[in-house]
Amino acid sequence: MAAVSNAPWFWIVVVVVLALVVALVSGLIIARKRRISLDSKAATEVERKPKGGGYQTGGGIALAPGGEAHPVEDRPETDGQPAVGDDAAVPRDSPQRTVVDVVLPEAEPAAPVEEIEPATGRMERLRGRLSKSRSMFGQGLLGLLGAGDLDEDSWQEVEDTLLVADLGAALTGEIVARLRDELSRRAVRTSEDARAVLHEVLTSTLSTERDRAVRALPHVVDGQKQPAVVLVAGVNGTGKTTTTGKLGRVLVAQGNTVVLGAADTFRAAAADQLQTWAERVGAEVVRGKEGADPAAVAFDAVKRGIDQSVDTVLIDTAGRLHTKTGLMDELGKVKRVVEKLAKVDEVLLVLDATTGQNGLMQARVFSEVIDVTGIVLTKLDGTAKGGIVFQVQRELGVPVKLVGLGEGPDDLAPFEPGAFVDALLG
Ligand SMILES: Nc1nc2c(ncn2[C@@H]2O[C@H](COP(=O)(O)OP(=O)(O)OP(=O)(O)O)[C@@H](O)[C@H]2O)c(=O)[nH]1
Repeated sequence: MAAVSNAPWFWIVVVVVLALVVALVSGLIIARKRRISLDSKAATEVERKPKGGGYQTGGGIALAPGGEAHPVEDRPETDGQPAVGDDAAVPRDSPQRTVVDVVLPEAEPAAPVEEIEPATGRMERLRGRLSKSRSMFGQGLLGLLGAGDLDEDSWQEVEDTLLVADLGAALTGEIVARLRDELSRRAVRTSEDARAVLHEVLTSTLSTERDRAVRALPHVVDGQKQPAVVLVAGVNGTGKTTTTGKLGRVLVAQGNTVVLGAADTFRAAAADQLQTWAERVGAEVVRGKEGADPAAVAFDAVKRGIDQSVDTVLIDTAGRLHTKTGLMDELGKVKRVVEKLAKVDEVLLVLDATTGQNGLMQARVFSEVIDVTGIVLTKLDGTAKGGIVFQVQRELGVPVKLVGLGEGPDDLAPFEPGAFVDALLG
């Protein structure tokens, strides 16, 4: 043993073994120290996590809910952003969001307070309201004409029927002559053919070159929007206020803004009535004190309409008797005063169809004072004398533009000769 320990290679082996042991022990100590520092860093990160969880993708731990993963294309939205229940992070393969200009919607006109029936097709919808007139034209007249060859007595009956229906002597004579001519020329034998001839003759009698459109839409004057101004005139109780309200509804339903002028200061209730109509569709009313100058109220209404840049100003005037000359003058004054601000685009004369020939007399007087541009024939639902339409138009040379077919808010229809005659004949 002494000999081995004295050998130099022995001490070399001892030194190498000791060096290896020292290296191994110090390596182990350093490795342990590193592991502890990594763990403590992870602990610090956990503490920084928000309270609700919220794992970071960089955290290296992916938590997935049980069940199937949500593929991107399953989401309701397509921009790759997370939906409720998705992973908080956007999947790498989802399409990139781009910058998008968002156009804010324009402010829309105030929605009508009530639902309003569309104006188109109202004549068809309301044709049943002409049932009284239909019994006269459809049954009476067609019954006679469809019976084949007519003798003189039968032609006399045709004439009488037209007169009773308020077509007046001149128009009745004209229509009977045309019917006689057409029926024999076309050798009409069946009731269907007779109906077709009657339809044609009546419709062409109602035709006019003049436009039936109500001029109630705004226009531009000197580069500025100008509201249309509509005057509604007529004798007491014909239905002026009601017609003004109904027309306001039609305009609002078509997206127009409307000011109603209560220039009927004669009857206090008329302004209240108009206010109720306006409130129902969200329109504005301009009214004066009871007994105020109607021209001043009409002026204020038009001024308000211009200032607020509305589309239409409808002015309800007082129901005045044509025998009172002063009151008729007043109507002329209303128009003149309003025209200091804006042109009056439409003067609607409201006539009550049930008053027959009296309505015609009123129409004549009104048209002498004021330039009537359109007729509104109301209460056609309550009369068998629908023939007044023919006469009024012929007498005045002014087109019937609207017809009132009931007391309901949407019972005002545009006048269309073909549809009207169709409803009359049933
Ligand atoms: N059946 C029916 N009634 C109507 C029609 N139009 C209006 N009326 C009714 O007729 C009556 C008179 O209507 P108003 O609008 O007040 O008449 P007005 O011409 O303004 O009357 P004043 O303000 O007195 O001049 C009311 O009861 C209306 O409901 C219609 O087409 N058919």
